[in-house]
Amino acid sequence: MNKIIIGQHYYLNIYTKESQWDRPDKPADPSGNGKADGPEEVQCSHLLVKHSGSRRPSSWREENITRSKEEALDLVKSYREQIASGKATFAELASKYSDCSSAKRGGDLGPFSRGAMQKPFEQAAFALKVGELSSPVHTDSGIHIIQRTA
Ligand SMILES: N=C(N)NCCC[C@H](NC(=O)[C@@H]1CCC/C1=C\[C@H](COP(=O)(O)O)NC(=O)[C@@H](N)Cc1ccccc1)C(N)=O
Repeated sequence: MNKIIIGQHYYLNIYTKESQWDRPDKPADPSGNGKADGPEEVQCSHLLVKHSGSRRPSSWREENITRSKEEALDLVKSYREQIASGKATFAELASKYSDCSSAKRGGDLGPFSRGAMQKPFEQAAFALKVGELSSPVHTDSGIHIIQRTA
């Protein structure tokens, strides 16, 4: 399918939404996954532990967060261990300990595409398979564990 624009023909791949001037040399791939850069959108839950260096060292849990970055990392590692070993579920720990308002939803952030979250968070989230748990991820907000749910 092509459109006429300023007297020029160009070609639009209706699946990947990519356009090009040159006539395509093969039919478009209907699955639209001709792009190799992974999913357009993911859904994740996260557990955020803030520390004194966080951009906003305050949360629903604690008005003034003073723990050190090292203490925050130790906490995140212990939560990750409890989840990975099945001692607790992600939602149980996120709802109790996450310094993000998403704690009220068991850590669920809903679906998001690239460009919404801070880069380190986005990179980690889009690299996860569904169900997978991230290693500790550092952003300006603090230290996160991320679980991809969709
Ligand atoms: N769904 C979106 N697009 N909401 C905007 C995200 C903004 C984005 N946030 C982050 O990158 C980090 C990683 C995940 C949460 C988060 C930070 C903070 C906590 O850190 P703080 O800002 O105190 O430093 N929580 C949030 O933003 C919450 N609204 C996330 C949320 C809560 C409930 C339901 C949905 C989403 C950013 N570009 O700063």
